[in-house]
Amino acid sequence: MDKITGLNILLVDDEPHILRSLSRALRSDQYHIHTAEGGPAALEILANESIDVVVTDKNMPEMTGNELLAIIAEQYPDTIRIMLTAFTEQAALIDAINQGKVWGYMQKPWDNDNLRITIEQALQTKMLIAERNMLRASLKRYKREHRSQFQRFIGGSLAMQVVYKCIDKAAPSRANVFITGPSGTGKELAAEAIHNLSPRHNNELVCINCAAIPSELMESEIFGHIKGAFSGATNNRDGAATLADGGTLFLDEIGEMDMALQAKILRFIQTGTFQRVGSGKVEKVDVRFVCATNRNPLEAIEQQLLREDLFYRLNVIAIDMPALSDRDEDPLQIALFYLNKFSEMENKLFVGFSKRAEQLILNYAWPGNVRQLENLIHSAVVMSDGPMVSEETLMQQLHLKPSEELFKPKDKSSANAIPTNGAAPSMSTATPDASNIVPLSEVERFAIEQALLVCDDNVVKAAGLLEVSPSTLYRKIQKWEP
Ligand SMILES: Nc1ncnc2c1ncn2[C@@H]1O[C@H](COP(=O)(O)OP(=O)(O)OP(=O)(O)O)[C@@H](O)[C@H]1O
Repeated sequence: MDKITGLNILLVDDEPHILRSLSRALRSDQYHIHTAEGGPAALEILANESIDVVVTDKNMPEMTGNELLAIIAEQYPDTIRIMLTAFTEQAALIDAINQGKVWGYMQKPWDNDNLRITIEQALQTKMLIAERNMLRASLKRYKREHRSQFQRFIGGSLAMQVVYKCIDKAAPSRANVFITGPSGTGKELAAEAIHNLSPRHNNELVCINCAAIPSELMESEIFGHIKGAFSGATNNRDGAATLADGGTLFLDEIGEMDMALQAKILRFIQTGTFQRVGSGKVEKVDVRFVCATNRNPLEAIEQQLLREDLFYRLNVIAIDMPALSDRDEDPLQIALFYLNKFSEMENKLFVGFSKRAEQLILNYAWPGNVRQLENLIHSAVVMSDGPMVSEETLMQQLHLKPSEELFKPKDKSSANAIPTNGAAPSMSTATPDASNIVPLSEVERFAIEQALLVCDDNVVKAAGLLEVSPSTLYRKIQKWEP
């Protein structure tokens, strides 16, 4: 362990020559030595200095060492207290130790090496106790911050903690958000959470699914039209841009939008202005944009499905939704949530899953992600009688052949448990630019939190994984304290 330096030691004795020789014995760069010729003088120093260790004689005329240490124990409980005693005073000393007033003692005449070792050990102990307390407080706070539900999301996995933090940070700002991730991972839910947590939440969140609307109708859907703009336009109609004024416009599957319309959207984002189909009038609105795609945006740009300039306009904050199979125990948590929901909806009684059904839910790859899991639980509730959902029901619904692999307990330290790509807040497929660079301190904290979780809060093991010493890890965690 490192040598402790810069510490204050207070020596108390009514005999000046003892104080002098104690001071000489302890003189080093490590300590600042203070001396007091009695209890009252010692208390005065304690009131003005932050003293780490007090070494006091036992028999002093104005105040005994026991009395002084009792006051120090009461007023400065973190100060290490050491008593100097004669060999004949053992009974009084044991009494003081039992009452918790002293950490250790030295017999007179003392041995200088022993004195230094006693003080060094006392200080090391004090440091360890302080570190342990700090660490406990940090872990408590860390667990408090760990959320198993967030807005309409269910799931406490590390991968989702990153998403929750990112949404927390993005929501209050005006910045556009680009959400990526496979189908059914909750991109729309993320858009909804961003809107709900934003100052715009009292206005509309308007969702447009660019894949679901024929391209010839899309412009009118977004910008609205005037009567007679095209055959069938029998009335003036507001588009999403007008409805989302003061709120949020969510463009889902942006990669499916016609390229010519993407150019108009880009102009709309840049200027906040647009024209309804068939109208020459320019209208201005205040809209925040959130977009999503389950394509890789860079590949979509290469395939000329997504305009590069539009992507960079929208990709101010990037959120990458993890596949369900990358979310530790979330599949089971989500399955239980939907089991409750659909039991109630279908008026049936289900209390849970068989052990093997639970294992199956945790092991299955979920290519359709949360949507697939949600649908599976709904059909399981409809098709079976309860009160437990069996593995056979799930296998049947999933068209799976029996395989023992599906029922094996999952290894907690598997790649699924920790995203090994160093994923930290807003680290994603997004092309790096200044806005999605994460401060180094956050990346470091994220890595530490992952390691602690994987190691069940065992700091020594976590330090091993992180390839730092446990004391380095303790120090870093302490720094998180406000
Ligand atoms: N973490 C979650 N907890 C509970 N339900 C979730 C979660 N994530 C998604 N869902 C549910 O899964 C379904 C699919 O979610 P959503 O539509 O947001 O996914 P998506 O990524 O936008 O899908 P797509 O790419 O196909 O549009 C919805 O019913 C949603 O409520």
